[in-house]
Amino acid sequence: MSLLKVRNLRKSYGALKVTDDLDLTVEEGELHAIIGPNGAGKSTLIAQLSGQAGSDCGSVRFAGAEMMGRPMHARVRAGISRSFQITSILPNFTALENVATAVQARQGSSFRFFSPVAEEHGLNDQALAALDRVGIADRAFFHAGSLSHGEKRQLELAIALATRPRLLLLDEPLAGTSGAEAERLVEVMRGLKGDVTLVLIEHDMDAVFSLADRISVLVYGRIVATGSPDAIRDDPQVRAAYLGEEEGA
Ligand SMILES: Nc1ncnc2c1ncn2[C@@H]1O[C@H](COP(=O)(O)OP(=O)(O)OP(=O)(O)O)[C@@H](O)[C@H]1O
Repeated sequence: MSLLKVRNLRKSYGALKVTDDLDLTVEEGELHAIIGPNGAGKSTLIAQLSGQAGSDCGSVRFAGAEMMGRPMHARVRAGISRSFQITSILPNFTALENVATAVQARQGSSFRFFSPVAEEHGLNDQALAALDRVGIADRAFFHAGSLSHGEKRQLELAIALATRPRLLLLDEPLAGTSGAEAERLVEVMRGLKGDVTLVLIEHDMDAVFSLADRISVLVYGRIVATGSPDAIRDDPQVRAAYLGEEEGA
């Protein structure tokens, strides 16, 4: 079943059409990567899907329900979550507090039937489970500011996962990492596959081609090709528009 169906999505900044009649279908359970040259509109698309940025027109249907016009917190409740950049991590709070705070902020009043103590336990349990999921449960009581860059990236993932999304949008989760840190994050994402549907934007092509079930190529605000990693690698239009440019870089 298609979990996400985007049709004719548009967004302009002045005269610049950043998302231009974009169509995208994401199947339940898949890891769907979106690649494209710098400035193609990838981050803007993630912001539009999460509700962080508005759209001029089009349709975003998630699990059969129309998301257009719904704010970010309503989309989180519906099951769409996105990762946030390290800048949103609170350095003087522990990793656990960072995740618990994010859960509380995004779930809003959904804990209102619980007592404050039960609420705190519920939040902490949920936060610990998310930290465990990304492999940094042993850092739960460390200040977030003291974590390594890679661990901060894992913490971002935990924050996004803690709301138990059905669709997780990841915007460059490997940015600024290399070597063992990048490999660890790739394995964390591999471990999430199947449990949560993932839309991944990532410049690291080795990671994209090893992780993705399907890849869509975004050029000037439009999806020009969608297919398996092998099909995308062999697509002449894609090679010309994107991969060729990478190889030549
Ligand atoms: N808030 C904004 N106001 C005006 N223009 C913007 C804004 N945000 C993005 N843009 C422009 O929209 C275009 C697409 O930007 P976007 O960041 O979505 O691309 P991207 O594919 O994620 O790029 P990159 O791979 O370099 O991160 C760029 O030309 C960018 O300058």
